[in-house]
Amino acid sequence: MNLDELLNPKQKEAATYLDSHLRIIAGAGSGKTRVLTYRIAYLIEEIGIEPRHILAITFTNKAANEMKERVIRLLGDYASGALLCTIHSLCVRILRQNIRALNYPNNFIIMDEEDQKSLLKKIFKERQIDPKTISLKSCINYISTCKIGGVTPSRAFEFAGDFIGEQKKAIAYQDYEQYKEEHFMLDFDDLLLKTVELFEKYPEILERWQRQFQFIHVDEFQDVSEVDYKLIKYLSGQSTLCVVGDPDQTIYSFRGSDINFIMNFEKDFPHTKTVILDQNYRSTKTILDISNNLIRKNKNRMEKDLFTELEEGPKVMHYSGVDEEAEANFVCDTIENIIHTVEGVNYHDFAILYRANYLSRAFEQKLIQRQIDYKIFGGLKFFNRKEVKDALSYIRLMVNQDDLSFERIVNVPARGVGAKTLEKIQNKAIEYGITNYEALCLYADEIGISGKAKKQLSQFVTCIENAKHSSLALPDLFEKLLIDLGYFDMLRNDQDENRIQNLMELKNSITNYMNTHPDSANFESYLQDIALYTSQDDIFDDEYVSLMSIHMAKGLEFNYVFVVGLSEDIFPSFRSVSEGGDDGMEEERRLAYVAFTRAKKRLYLTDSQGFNFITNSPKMSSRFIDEIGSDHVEHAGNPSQFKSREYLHLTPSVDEMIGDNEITDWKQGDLVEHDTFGKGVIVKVNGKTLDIAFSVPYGIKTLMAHHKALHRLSN
Ligand SMILES: Nc1ncnc2c1ncn2[C@@H]1O[C@H](COP(=O)(O)OP(=O)(O)OP(=O)(O)O)[C@@H](O)[C@H]1O
Repeated sequence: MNLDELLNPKQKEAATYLDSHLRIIAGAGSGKTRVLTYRIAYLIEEIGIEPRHILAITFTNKAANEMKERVIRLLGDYASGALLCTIHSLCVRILRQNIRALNYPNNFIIMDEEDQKSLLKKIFKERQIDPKTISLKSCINYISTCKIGGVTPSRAFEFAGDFIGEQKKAIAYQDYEQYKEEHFMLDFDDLLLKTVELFEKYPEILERWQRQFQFIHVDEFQDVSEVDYKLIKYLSGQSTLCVVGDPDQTIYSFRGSDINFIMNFEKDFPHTKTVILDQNYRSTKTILDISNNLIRKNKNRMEKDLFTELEEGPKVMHYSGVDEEAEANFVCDTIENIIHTVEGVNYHDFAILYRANYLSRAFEQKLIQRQIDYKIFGGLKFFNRKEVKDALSYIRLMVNQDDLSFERIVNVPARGVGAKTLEKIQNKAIEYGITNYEALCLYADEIGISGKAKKQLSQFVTCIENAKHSSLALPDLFEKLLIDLGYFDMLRNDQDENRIQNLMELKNSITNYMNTHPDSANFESYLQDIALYTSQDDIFDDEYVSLMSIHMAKGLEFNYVFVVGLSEDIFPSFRSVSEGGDDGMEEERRLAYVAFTRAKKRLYLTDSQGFNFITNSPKMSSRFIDEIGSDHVEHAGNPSQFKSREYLHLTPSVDEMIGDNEITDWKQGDLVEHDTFGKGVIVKVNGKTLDIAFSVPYGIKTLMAHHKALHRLSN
């Protein structure tokens, strides 16, 4: 193994330095996986360390397996004795050997989230806690937060004070812990916490593990949490610790990772050597330059500019579409154009990355129309997502009263309809040769539904019937139906933000359909229109475009990358910034940095104008488009004149505020200001009138194009 040929000088230094603890600050694409792999190989082959004394902790099982395969390929099966795994797997291994000391059997049961929910369901029933007031998911989060924060159930009671809701959660927490202990069960948090407890109570056990792992490596160190860090500190008591990470790629703060562990590492581990890997082997110079420009805007970071010896490469393209359809068209046109003109390029060279999962919808529809295969990583295709299917079933039930839709949603949210009641409804439907829904409407008394279910099913029928005869516009009717049926409340109770976003995106799809079919839009034709998308199965071919959230894309690389949905408030996310302040904004910027640095050859940044129902505001290009600078960027499409930062923080200039009631050339996507409704965006031009989307509470309004109250903000 000639490291001089395989690694650059800094990489080699990082792979071979053994004199003290080592912190490797590895920029994106600078070969950290390569360095870790060769370091392990070097320890075994050149230094003669027995593999079982080597530990490498990775962020995912996938990363552990890949690294292991690479080491075995280099050194053969002998190297498989090194332990490469996630921190949870490591804890399971330690606990299986030593948990008897804590009076647990070695074959303790590990609980996943489904097990946690089942246990809480049981506890809620026993304690008469209504899951509508405290959702299972929020209770799981509460318990986890208490445990990680060292708050015992009795302390939780004290904190709850007179608040009934908090008291109930504390009771559930107490019962949950008690049940687990009695049944020797451990949840994921316990795996870490019990290991810490074991080490704190039994120094001799800790010492044994410290002696075992003489060389410890931790990958993705920028994303370790406080408990992870505590464990790593304990374990590394007698070893040489090597941590690898990139503070600029910390993107899991919402799950407890803390950038400061890598930033302040030398305070806890004096005499640490730091090696900075700043040569990038992945991206063109242009892509690196704009990524560097962006991340330099962050204050809490370690100064490092990546460089590359690769070619300059073409400019990064920013495309702004008049609407999502235009944005999706641009992405598909570009993919097809490259496929047809560049030799050797295949669909798997392309990735479409987005900040939030709901954003995949417009791109999926367009890819299906264009017959381009795609695969969603880390989730389901948009129209296969549970809440989207449920919502469409409600619409279908309204339009067709079909039995499949009825069966799917008659008890969602729960209306006390069990298998028996459903069977009674079905039998009645067969008896009269009608649909289940009709049977319920016409023969509720004959069917013999009683109690809670009777009342709730009657409300259910009323909602559907009212919706059938409503004069509301389709998107508003869709939203009202889900509100009246209690569907949104159910998701809110579950704190399921992603599902709510998906439903608002479905509303957006209905709005787009209405705008493109102004004369013929109804739910029947909408359902027919989207039938093509709702019946899509997963493909099993290798030739597909990859679609995924940026969090999923961490560690991956693609020749051609589209970062889509780059609108202010979507990315950076309004929620993260409003909740996290400056830190939140810095994390969003790191996320954009991770996204941009996935690209090897070409990077496309896209956004669209129009109205966003999730943020309830007109869309503007993201500030990140400004922050990457203008030198290496070419703008195309219909870039908004009005810069995002000005939009957010400055009032318009006097010139912009002067109304021009002679304006005749209004276009879809133009930004306007109305004296009463405030800022808005034109979603449709209908000759003398304009449909304009304003922020809540106003929504879409149709206004006279020449009215003096209307002012133009952009061309
Ligand atoms: N010294 C080198 N010579 C040639 N290619 C290299 C060298 N170091 C790394 N590479 C290549 O650069 C690419 C990026 O390396 P790797 O995936 O290890 O980066 P990384 O630091 O883990 O990236 P990120 O943190 O962005 O996920 C890989 O294709 C790798 O083979």
